[in-house]
Amino acid sequence: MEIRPTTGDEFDVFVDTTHAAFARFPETPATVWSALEMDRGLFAMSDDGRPVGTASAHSFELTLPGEAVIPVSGVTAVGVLPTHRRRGALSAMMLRQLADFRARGEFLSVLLASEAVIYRRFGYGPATYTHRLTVQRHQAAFAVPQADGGSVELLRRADCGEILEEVYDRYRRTRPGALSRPRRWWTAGAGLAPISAAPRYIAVHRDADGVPDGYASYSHTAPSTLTVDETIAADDAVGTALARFLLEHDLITQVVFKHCPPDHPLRWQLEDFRAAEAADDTDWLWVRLLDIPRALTARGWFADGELVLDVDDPALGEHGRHLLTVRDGEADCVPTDREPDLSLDVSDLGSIYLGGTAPSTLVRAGRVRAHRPGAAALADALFRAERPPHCLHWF
Ligand SMILES: CC(=O)SCCNC(=O)CCNC(=O)[C@H](O)C(C)(C)COP(=O)(O)OP(=O)(O)OC[C@H]1O[C@@H](n2cnc3c(N)ncnc32)[C@H](O)[C@@H]1OP(=O)(O)O
Repeated sequence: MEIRPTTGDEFDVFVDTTHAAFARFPETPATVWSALEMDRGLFAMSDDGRPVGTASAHSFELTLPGEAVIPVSGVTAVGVLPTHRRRGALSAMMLRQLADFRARGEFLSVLLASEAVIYRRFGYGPATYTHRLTVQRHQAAFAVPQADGGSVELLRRADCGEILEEVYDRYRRTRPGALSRPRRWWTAGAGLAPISAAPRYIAVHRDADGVPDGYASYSHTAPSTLTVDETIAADDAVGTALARFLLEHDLITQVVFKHCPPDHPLRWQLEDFRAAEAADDTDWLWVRLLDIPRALTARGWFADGELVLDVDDPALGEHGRHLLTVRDGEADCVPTDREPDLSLDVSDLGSIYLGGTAPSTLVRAGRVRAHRPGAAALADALFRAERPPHCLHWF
């Protein structure tokens, strides 16, 4: 099956083929597709010269533990027509993409998976997690005092100018797992609210000097329910001030906070821990290492130690043994023939890389093999991030 890049004038065919692969008619707003970079698209072509599969990639920046910001390709729009499935079209496109990403000099790739059984075979592992918190207002008394000297202003989405973009950009540079939202996404309104121009109320938090340092994007959905698309906050005090604001709405019985990170403090701030119910706990960003030494030396580290990782990469037909040495927050990674501490698949290294999945969990699950007592605990201590990684960008 031939795989070839798309050209700028094939936008409509690309979108039409992807729609057919997902069995959707073009109800997806055109603005979502306007974020595509057509020079990064691929077609899988049938023998009679028709496009039967699509894949593309967005250019993002990803924040690693230690606030290192690196370029990554975000895989998207992957689909194969139902008439041409299980003949290797996806595999051919994925392998082509991985080679293209390396040729761009990138050492990491990311994606959001439609199904969790598709992408491990190509070396991707789930690396960040998200859940929804639903809070019953009548139980939502705070147990902690208000500790905020700022203010909240209520705006309509259409009146926000560049406030959201600026606040998001400052936030994402400090949060491991967060992706950039390129400027043209905001200007084109490409994506989900609040990037899109969809009608939303926006609670903008300002610090004591009036500078915006957080926002919450929300709408009134089911009867008596406020649904919050996302809360972006410079720090916990700002996040808490926005949560209080949302929970103080009259005529509302419950507030649904979408896209909460694993370390969301809200349940611990309420008198009634059970007032906030967690649901939809799911994987979000999947990570794929393309160059293990470069990836391991790029992130920040928060404990010292030495670990030998024996990593298998069946998709690329590669295998390597790496000595990772961390001293004072910096890592060195060199080939070694020393006995390994851990043996693992590159997809599992992707899962632990951002610090959101404990290596010991994967050892206990039987996915990662620990060769000596204490190896898993040392790996846990080494790979931990300053806080759990979180990504709420949809692409
Ligand atoms: C990042 C994103 O864009 S996520 C969106 C992914 N796209 C979708 O979910 C749209 C609907 N599905 C599809 O278009 C197709 O089924 C795809 C793209 C998932 C798979 O395309 P195909 O060309 O059929 O995959 P391909 O033939 O290369 O399969 C490779 C292997 O993956 C397996 N596989 C592929 N899709 C699936 C799946 N959905 N569930 C389980 N196994 C799968 C195949 O069985 C095959 O296994 P094998 O190597 O052991 O034989």
